[in-house]
Amino acid sequence: MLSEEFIDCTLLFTDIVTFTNICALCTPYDVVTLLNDLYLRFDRLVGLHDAYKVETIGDAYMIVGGVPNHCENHAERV
Ligand SMILES: Nc1nc2c(ncn2[C@@H]2O[C@H](COP(=O)(O)OP(=O)(O)OP(=O)(O)O)[C@@H](O)[C@H]2O)c(=O)[nH]1
Ligand SMILES: [Mg+2]
Repeated sequence: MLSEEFIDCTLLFTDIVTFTNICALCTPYDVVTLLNDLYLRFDRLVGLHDAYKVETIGDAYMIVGGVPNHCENHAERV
């Protein structure tokens, strides 16, 4: 992807409250299943609303609207 400046877009970072404590009570398999189930749902919604998934960082999921395709209703999409 070519680099480009976007001055009008919407960013969303999600966060699971007390993720560290939840992990301490679960097996590694449970943690992976939890994140996989949640992020698959987010992926589906991102596709449905034509937003753009940037990345997941531990318990955070980063979404942007209005990138890479400019649009007026990026906040609404996110
Ligand atoms: N793999 C990976 N995990 C990360 C990363 N950053 C955070 N985490 C995970 O996220 C946890 C910390 O998330 P936070 O949201 O800061 O803390 P929390 O325990 O969820 O507490 P609150 O969100 O403040 O309620 C860590 O225990 C890691 O498991 C990262 O860069 N890579
Ligand atoms: Mg958290």
